[in-house]
Amino acid sequence: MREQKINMQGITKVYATDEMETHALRGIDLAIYAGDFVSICGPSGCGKSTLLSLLGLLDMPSGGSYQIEGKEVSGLSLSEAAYIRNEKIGFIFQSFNLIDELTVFDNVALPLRYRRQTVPKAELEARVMACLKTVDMTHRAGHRPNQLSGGQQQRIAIARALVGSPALLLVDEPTGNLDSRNGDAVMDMLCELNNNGTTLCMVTHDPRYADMASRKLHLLDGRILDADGTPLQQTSRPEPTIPPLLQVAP
Ligand SMILES: Nc1ncnc2c1ncn2[C@@H]1O[C@H](COP(=O)(O)OP(=O)(O)OP(=O)(O)O)[C@@H](O)[C@H]1O
Repeated sequence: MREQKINMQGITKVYATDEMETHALRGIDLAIYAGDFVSICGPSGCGKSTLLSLLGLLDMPSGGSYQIEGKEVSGLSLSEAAYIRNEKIGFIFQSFNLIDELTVFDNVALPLRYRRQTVPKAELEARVMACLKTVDMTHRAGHRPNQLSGGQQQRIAIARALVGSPALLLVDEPTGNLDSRNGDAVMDMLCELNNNGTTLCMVTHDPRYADMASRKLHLLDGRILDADGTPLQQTSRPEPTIPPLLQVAP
């Protein structure tokens, strides 16, 4: 049986301000197994980024249970969440998020340098260079990100996401800043990583890229829809009768 990497049960997220509450996620049940490639799509405002930020422990849910490799992580302190995030999650963002002051090598090495347990220098170098080889960028190890094209920068970002051998790679609109040729190349690379066993969860607006995943999830109004377009699971909370964005806190 394949190892369960991620298990969310009844996950909710409410953003509250003085004036109103927004129910961004309304009871998400989601299991991701080793080797899965899950794509998440849906209209603007349906909760894709919120779900990705909860999966990546960048934010905490308002309710429900979230386990990474069997460990409950909802409700962790910020520092514990940061530690688990660095150990278990790799991120690939639309905007690459590389640091121009650092070389390509040092950008890729960052997740290992923030480990609680120091990674020995020789191991760190070997892992960084192996990841740069995976994305065919070893010859650029000494360059700065701003000396590279967008497609090359995204390949460096992929290497950085891989270097910590994460349980899950979270990918947010990976081709959003790329032309179609570089976008296709990045997607081919992600598919190849998945074929080699990497577990991926990707948000995309592009139906062509969403179709490359082995499982496609559609979000609408904070819920996962099934293939017929109906909500996949029921939450214990009754349906709100007014649109979520108009709900006003008491
Ligand atoms: N920090 C926040 N404070 C208040 N409301 C928020 C916050 N972040 C998101 N929201 C609201 O939560 C809902 C879901 O937003 P989210 O960004 O997850 O949607 P999305 O599907 O990623 O949208 P897009 O495709 O436009 O990026 C939206 O109604 C949004 O306005």
